[in-house]
Parts: sequence; structure tokens; C-alpha cells
Amino acid sequence: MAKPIQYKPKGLKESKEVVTVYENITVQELADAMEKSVDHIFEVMLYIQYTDKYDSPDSEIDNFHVVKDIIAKSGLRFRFKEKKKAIVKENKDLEPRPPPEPEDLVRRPPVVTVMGHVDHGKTTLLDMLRKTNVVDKEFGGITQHIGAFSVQLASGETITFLDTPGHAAFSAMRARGAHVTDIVVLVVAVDDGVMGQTVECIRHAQEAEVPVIVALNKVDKAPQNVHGIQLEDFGGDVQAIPISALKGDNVEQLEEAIVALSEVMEVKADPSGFVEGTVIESRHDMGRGKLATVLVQRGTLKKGAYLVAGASWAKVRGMFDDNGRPVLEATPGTPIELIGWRMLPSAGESIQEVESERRAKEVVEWREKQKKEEHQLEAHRVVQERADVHREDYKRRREVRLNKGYRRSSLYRKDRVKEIIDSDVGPKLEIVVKGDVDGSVEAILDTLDSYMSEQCALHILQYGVGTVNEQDVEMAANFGGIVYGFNVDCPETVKKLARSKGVSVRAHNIIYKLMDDIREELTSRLPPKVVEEVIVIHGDRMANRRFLWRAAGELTSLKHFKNEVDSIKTDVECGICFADKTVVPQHGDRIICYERKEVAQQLEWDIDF
Ligand SMILES: Nc1nc2c(ncn2[C@@H]2O[C@H](COP(=O)(O)OP(=O)(O)OP(=O)(O)O)[C@@H](O)[C@H]2O)c(=O)[nH]1
Repeated sequence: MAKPIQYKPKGLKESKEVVTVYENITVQELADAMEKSVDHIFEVMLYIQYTDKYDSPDSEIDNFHVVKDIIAKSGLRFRFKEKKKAIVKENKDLEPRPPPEPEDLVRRPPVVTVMGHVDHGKTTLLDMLRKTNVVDKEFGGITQHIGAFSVQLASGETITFLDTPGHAAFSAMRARGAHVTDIVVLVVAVDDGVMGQTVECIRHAQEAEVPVIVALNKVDKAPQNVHGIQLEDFGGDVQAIPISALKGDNVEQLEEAIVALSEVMEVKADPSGFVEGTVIESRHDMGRGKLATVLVQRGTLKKGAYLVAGASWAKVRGMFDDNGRPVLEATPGTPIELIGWRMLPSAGESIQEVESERRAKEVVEWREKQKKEEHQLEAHRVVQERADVHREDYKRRREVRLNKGYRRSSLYRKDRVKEIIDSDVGPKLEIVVKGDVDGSVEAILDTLDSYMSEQCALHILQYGVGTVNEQDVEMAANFGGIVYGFNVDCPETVKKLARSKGVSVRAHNIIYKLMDDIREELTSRLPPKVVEEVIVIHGDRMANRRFLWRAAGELTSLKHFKNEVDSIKTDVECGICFADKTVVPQHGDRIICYERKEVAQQLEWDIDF
């Protein structure tokens, strides 16, 4: 007797889509691999045990059975693959130079920032300090504001002052982690005393661990107040030097105090090797182009050097001091303005010298790429966050809908929750219904209630009376749905929004036409049905037909003697080979051949008006 063959038809199984997965795949990655939404994965997980912990798109699914289950429940098959190791990119950024050897250090000018409360005399003091410069200004150089200037004292010492507006610049530099200032000169007008900004400046200086020298200013105005200034807040031993910035009294004493303090602090730097520095200011000059004031902090800068600052680079074409005079080289502690930038660097950015233009470009490219990747990650994070909010919102709304037991439509009955959710896997139509009056909306919903088929799920996202509005469109957009309006308008602005979101808004004023429209939409979503027709063999030629042995899948070979043939005639002997090699045909087995055809599905819905 012929033994019934029990194998499953392989040929049919092959038609399922295969999802490639790997260990510890995240919810998002699984959704991507399945070409489904993250929501879909979460919903399927509602029906799988021990999945509560996978509650965000970034959650790694560490239980492979869960992954398999999700895929199976979605009507797909899986293939396991080793996760590709993340390619470690070669870091092309610059390495900071190792700290200098103590024997390479030499004294350099201290860098001073002048701070103080508004109107206490910062600008007046800076002007006066500039005037104390003993260096010959015959060159005709006009004092320029470049953000910093050097003052050479009669003693031969040099001090560098930063004159970018007070603490704003100081804070900006600090925010970028630039440690530029060695000493803060805090201007306190004796006629006004310690004020709000004074205290703030002290705090800034203390946080940056920069020592403070107090310039008690305007002593010419109120000399009697000098001893009344309370300096306790300044912490520790703070030098206070009474000056008149306006008249220049004691300004040299202040400079000497700065030099003395810098000696105690051993303000030193290594003038050899590749240059390191900080951008103090940058600007566009009509005539000279892109300019940046740079404070050299290590090495000696020369014309022709290649510098990188942030994501910009320069080949130094020229260097100028604060009097606009060209300089040939700049040693540590020296501020210079330089030209040759491809892009303007920002204040506070640190500068490093590189060996060549090629290297400068490479570093900049690398940094730009890094920045872009960071932006992309950030954008991805924002999108994720929004998706999370959306998902929560969707769950909440669905919960409300289900808890109401949904009087209107059997589509929402609680006992059908699972079906609804499962139906998310298959074809579905999401709609928003708006009508002119209660009665018409009611009539539409009643008619939709008569749709019971499970061929394509029909979800009513929301319904109501009134014109189609933005919210209807947003709702439809979120679910890839369609808005149906019955006897209602759709304002131009809403139409525009719908266009931009790719939402179709359909206006009808005859109810059966609206229903036909919905029926068409439902039908168009049905996948073609695969039917199997038993091929009648009697003497027919069967060219181009595919054979199916129900048990053994497709025929991979059909031979007449030694020749591969397309068909075989009735009563002619032939050799056949099956895809499934595990099947051993037995004497008396019947071979039934099928042809598989795809036919359009008909929607089962008798609309009852
Ligand atoms: N009598 C006297 N007036 C001074 C002295 N120093 C500055 N002033 C005056 O105080 C006023 C304010 O001085 P500025 O140098 O502009 O003060 P500032 O701190 O730079 O002010 P902001 O830039 O607004 O924060 C000006 O009218 C100066 O002339 C001083 O030593 N004696």
C-alpha cells in the first residue's frame, strides 16, 4: 500500500520572507531588518512572555527565542548571522604633544585679563597700560584692537593683556576649556566699592584657579575710601594696589606687581617644537580677509607654518602685532594677528601646528566627519525620543479605545484585541472619518460596522463632526491613513499640510461612493492569493509548468534518459529530482503535480445600505 507522505510542501515555505538577525539585536534593528515599525515589534511582544524589559527601541533582545517568536508571529522566517564587528576607524585627529621637559622651559610674558564692574575703569586702565609701552611706535602703526596687546616695561619685562570685553570673553574661553589667563586684574572703583560684577569676577577667577590682583581705581577721586574696601571675599592674600587709571598714577606699580607675581608663579613655556596656542578673536577684514588673533603658548610660530584650529586650518601667510606691524616670529605669551585661514576659527579654540597641508586637511576632514556623526547621532536620538512619545501616546489611545469596549464597531471589541493587534502584521487600512452632522457620521460608522472580514484590518483612527482639520491629518499621517470627509470642506491650509505629509484627503457627498472608495482601498491592500491547480497530465505537454510534489517541494530536475527536458509526455518514463533530498520516494507513492498561480483576492464585504 502506498504510504501517505507527510512532509510539508517546501515550495510554499520558501515564499516567506527571510529576516537576517543576530545575537543581542535591538528592537530598532529588528524592526529595520523586518521592514516593520518599532510599534509593530512592541505590539507583537505583548503576546510573548518575558518581554517587558525590552521597552525601548535601543533595548537589546538577549533572549533569542523572543526574536524567533516575533519573526514567526509576523509571518516571516529568520536567518542567523554573526553581527558584524564595528569597524574601528583609525583616529586621524591630532595627539596633544607630551608635556615639555623642565629644562626646555623658559620665562614668557604673563597673560593678564582685566575685569571689573561696569564703569569701574577697565577700558581707561587698558588704554593707560598701552601708553606705558616703551617700544618705539614711530613705525606709524596705529593701535588696533586685535583682542590682545603686549606692553614692554622699562625693566625689559613684557606683559600680555587680553582686551576682549572682560568676563564674557573669559567665560567663553573657559567654556571651551582654554586656559589662557595667568593673572586677573580686578578693577574696583573706590568711589563705588565692591559691586555685583566684582563678586562675580572673583568667583570666575577662583573657579579657574587664576590669582587676582586688585586695582583700587579712581583714587584721585576718593582717596579716603581706599582702606574702606572690604577684600575678605577675595580669599587669601590678595594684593590691592591703589591706582588712577585716568591719570596713570601707580599704573607702573601695578605692572610691577604683575611681573612679581608671574615670577613667583614661574610663568614659563617651551619655545621649541610644534606650535600650540589659542584663538583669542577672529574676524573678517574687508581688505585682508580672514583674520584671527592667536596667543602662542608653546613653540615659535613662523610664516609658512600649517595650523589647525577646530575644524579650520591655515597656512600662515603673514603675522602682525597689535600695531599692525609685520612680525617674523612669535614666541610663547605673544599675541599676534595672522592671515591665511581657510575658514574662520572660533575664539577659545586651541591651535596646533602640523607638518603639512595634507595633514592639516586630513585632521580637519576627520573632525568634520566626527562632528557630522555626532549630529547624526543626536538627530537619531531626537527621532527616537519622538517615536517613544508617539508610541506611548498610541498605546494610551488604543487602551482608551479598547477599555470603552468600543460600542461603535466590532473592530474595537475587547475580545478582538488580539486580532486587531495581529492584524497589524497583515494588510490594514487606517482611516479618519469626518462628517457634516451626527447623523451622517453615524450612518457611515454603522455601515463600516458591517465589515467583518479579516482579510484586511480596518481601523477607525478617529471620527467626528466638522471640517477636516490639521489634527485629523496629523493623525492619519502618523498611521499612514486616509481622511474621509462626508459633506465637509477641507481648508486650503489643511490640504497643504496633507500634501506635505503625503496624506490623502477624500471628499465625498454620496455615502455609497464613500463606501466604494473604502472598499477599493481595502481591496487594493489584499495580497494576491496563491492557488494551486492540479495539472491534468493526460497527454498534455507541460512546458513551462512548475511541478510540485506536495511532500517534497519543487522539482529541480526532469530528465528523459540523460537529457534535461522541460516536459514529458503521458506514458513516457522520466527521471525526477526533488529539492528536498530527505524525501525517499517509495514504491507506489503518488506524484501529484501542481501549478501555483497568483490571483487577485476578492474582498468579502456585502455593503448593506
Ligand atoms: N576720576 C577718575 N575717573 C576714572 C578713572 N578711571 C576711569 N574713570 C572714568 O570712569 C568712567 C568709566 O570708565 P571706563 O574705563 O569706561 O570703565 P569700564 O569699566 O571700561 O566700563 P564698561 O566698559 O562700561 O564696563 C569713565 O568716565 C572714565 O573716565 C580714574 O582713575 N579716575
